[in-house]
Amino acid sequence: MRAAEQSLIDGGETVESLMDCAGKGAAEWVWRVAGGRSVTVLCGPGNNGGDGYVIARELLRRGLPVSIVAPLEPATDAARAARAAYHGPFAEMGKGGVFVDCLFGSGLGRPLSDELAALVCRLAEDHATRVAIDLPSGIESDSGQPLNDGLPDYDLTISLGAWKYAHWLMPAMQAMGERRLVDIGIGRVADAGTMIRRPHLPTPARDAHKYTRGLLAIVGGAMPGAAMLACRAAAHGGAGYIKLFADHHPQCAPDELVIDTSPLEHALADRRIAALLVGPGLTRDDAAQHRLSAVLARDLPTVLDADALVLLRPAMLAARTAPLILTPHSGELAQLFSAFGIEGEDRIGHLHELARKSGAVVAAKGPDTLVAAPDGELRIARPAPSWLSTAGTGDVLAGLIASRLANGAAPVDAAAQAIWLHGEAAHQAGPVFTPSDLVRSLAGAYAACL
Ligand SMILES: NC(=O)C1=CN([C@@H]2O[C@H](COP(=O)(O)OP(=O)(O)OC[C@H]3O[C@@H](n4cnc5c(N)ncnc54)[C@H](O)[C@@H]3O)[C@@H](O)[C@H]2O)[C@H](O)CC1
Repeated sequence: MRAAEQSLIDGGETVESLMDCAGKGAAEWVWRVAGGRSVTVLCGPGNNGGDGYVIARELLRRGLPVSIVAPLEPATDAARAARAAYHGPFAEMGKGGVFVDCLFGSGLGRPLSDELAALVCRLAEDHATRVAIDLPSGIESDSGQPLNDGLPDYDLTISLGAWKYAHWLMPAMQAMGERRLVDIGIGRVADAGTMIRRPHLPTPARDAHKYTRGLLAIVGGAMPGAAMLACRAAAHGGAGYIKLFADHHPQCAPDELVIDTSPLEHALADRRIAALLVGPGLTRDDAAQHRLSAVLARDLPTVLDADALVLLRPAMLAARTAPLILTPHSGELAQLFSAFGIEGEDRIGHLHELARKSGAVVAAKGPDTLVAAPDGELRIARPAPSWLSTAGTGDVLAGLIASRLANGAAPVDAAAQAIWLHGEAAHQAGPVFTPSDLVRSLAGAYAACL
């Protein structure tokens, strides 16, 4: 982000002009939210505080009752200039309509002092609406971790120039309310993550057939229900042919599902298989270990989910060359970090390390889903409905990712496309859906991508 700002400054912009643009853009949002009510702006010492002076000046110019609380003197040239250009009232404390938090933004370097934390909390309590500029004060920009306990929740957070990781990571994300981005002319930030957007998914070609659209083999285990859910989801993910490799013919299989109960090595020898999925319902016994090893030895594009992630060890990947996708939830991710010797608290750094060490795309799923690729690419999902927090939705996602992979998508695209479809299907399924309801919504989600 700083490099992106610097490139604008090298191109003739000044910090002051960027701040002016950022502050005016943020003021437009505060103006709309205020609806004529009084506004209190809390200004800190850095450029986040500088934005606050610009916002206050702009709101004053538009006729709103504004006052500034400034517990610390400006410490940057741009913030000093912004303060000098503000000719409105200052106050020790504020009460009323809108609280605008410009105490600290991306430059936060340590926890707030007790006095500053108490001031932020008091101002948040004493105003009906709370708006954070760039980041809520006390939130660490890269990790999304609060550096203090008991920080307030906000109704709106206005990011300046570009999204920071904290805007899309838990726990920060849930305290930010609505999030909006103010454009100040910063383009794509090198080495930063990109947001997962609605994909464009192709309609099958006129001469398509089931094998050109991709044969996906899902390798089941001792618990048939999970693999069955993955199969049903995969059938809505674009692949042309879904097969289940199982020891027994399960009850209640959909008519269209082909089930191969021949010995696994024999089933896996089919040269038409485009991709494999193993993990849902696999369990963790010796038979499960054997099935996982047989799948990995086949060296085809593969998705590992659930128990396969718990059984995975780095040595099992040594001879592989084909694309691999891992889909851990937070518990499985912790086990993978341990298996791959990755220690510490830096979630994004460690995801990159896991992707690099395993050579796999890692789709780390949860309320803040991230996709990391071995080449360092990072994709960030917008939050999906929290109704997804129910058993079986992970099996649906695994089936979808594998289906996109079998259909020919590059691994990182397969993961991103499936994550978008999964979130969209959850929106369309409404509240309290079951995984089966979610599967039924997939056709509607897919239709939105044509
Ligand atoms: N994105 C853009 O292009 C623009 C963003 N702008 C805004 O600038 C801030 C970042 O500004 P910076 O001066 O680097 O950081 P802060 O304002 O967050 O404050 C840093 C300042 O505060 C001191 N400090 C840090 N933590 C603490 C603490 N816990 N207690 C006391 N003091 C602390 C630190 O030493 C510095 O002196 C960004 O978020 C945007 O809001 C600009 O408008 C330009 C365009």
